[in-house]
Amino acid sequence: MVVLAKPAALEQISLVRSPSVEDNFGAGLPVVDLAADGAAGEVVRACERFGFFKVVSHGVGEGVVGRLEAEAVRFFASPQAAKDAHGPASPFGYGSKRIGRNGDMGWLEYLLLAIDGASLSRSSPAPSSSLRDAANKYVGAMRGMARTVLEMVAEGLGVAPRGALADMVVGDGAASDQILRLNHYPPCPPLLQNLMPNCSPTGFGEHTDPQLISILHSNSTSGLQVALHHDADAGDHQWVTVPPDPASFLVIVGDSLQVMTNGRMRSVRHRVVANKLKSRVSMIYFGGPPLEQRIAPLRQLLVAGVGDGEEEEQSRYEEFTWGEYKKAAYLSRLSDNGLAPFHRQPPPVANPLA
Ligand SMILES: C=C1C[C@]23C[C@@]1(O)CC[C@H]2[C@@]12CC[C@H](O)[C@@](C)(C(=O)O1)[C@H]2[C@@H]3C(=O)O
Ligand SMILES: O=C(O)CCC(=O)C(=O)O
Ligand SMILES: [Fe+2]
Repeated sequence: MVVLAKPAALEQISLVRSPSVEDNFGAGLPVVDLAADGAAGEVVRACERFGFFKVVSHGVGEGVVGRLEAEAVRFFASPQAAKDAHGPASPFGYGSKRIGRNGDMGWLEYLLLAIDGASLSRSSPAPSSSLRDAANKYVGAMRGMARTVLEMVAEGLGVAPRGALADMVVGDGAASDQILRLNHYPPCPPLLQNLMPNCSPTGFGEHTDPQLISILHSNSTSGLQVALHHDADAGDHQWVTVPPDPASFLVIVGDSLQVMTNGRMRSVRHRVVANKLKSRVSMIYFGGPPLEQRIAPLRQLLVAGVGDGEEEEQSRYEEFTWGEYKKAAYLSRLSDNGLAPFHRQPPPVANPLA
């Protein structure tokens, strides 16, 4: 990616207000120590309240992360023509500025890699064998963390078997739909800083992730913001900056997990604002189920606590498969609410005067 873009390219990337210091998470950032007693309850609480949390004591070796990050940096620093040889992303491969196929633009370049089972898919080749090897080790670690977290979600919600959710994403037999994404956000261009000191270009526009969970790692450059809901029903939210911490990971609830928990867990809207001075490099594992997987609330959640003669909780969503949802999501703009067309209308309230 050429860092000094022509003004024509800049005009297409929306400008957002730089976050002020008060918009930073203080001690309120949800953090879960995966090795601690009671971690499952903490995971559920964080997913219900915030839709994301920071993971510490994750057991992923520094070397596994450092090696893939070094490969990503090496790839993004290679000549433009070498990178373009792996693009344009459709959806897999190298992409620059264009996100998806529906007109979304961001101040970033990226590499999207398909995962087949426990390693990168041979059908979307990595740029080099060293990057592929590093990515395969990283994917193994992310699959392990996805299993731990999804098992904790099931345990914390009282759903059995423990692997009900994890098996959809990292089960042995399932042809699940996993993706690895490497993102590079160059610093905000000096031209823009001079013209508009209070603005930063959007690195990655606001969106929710469509899968069950995403696991994000970044270097020490800030930029990620999440939407915190004060009154979710009123759509009232505030953007808050998540401080970067290369020693940890962030787990993000996706739309599919929101539906499977009948809205108890919420897919969190997030975005990236390009940093003024430093490059941000992030690596995200997206855990989705097989295409034919039915995405519907887990039955045990609908009947939990229902007494004799009482009606079970109704699904808040129309039924769909992951394949159907993914197709709809990929036809939509980044900021669209992918779940909106699938929300069930509440049953009409009987008119007592009729
Ligand atoms: C604009 C788009 C990019 C995206 C596909 C979509 O049409 C809407 C969802 C986007 C998203 C967000 C999370 C992940 O980064 C991603 C790979 C995914 O599964 O859904 C991207 C898609 C993409 O960049 O192709
Ligand atoms: O790069 C980041 O920090 C976040 C990117 C993201 O949200 C995504 O790729 O879906
Ligand atoms: Fe995302």
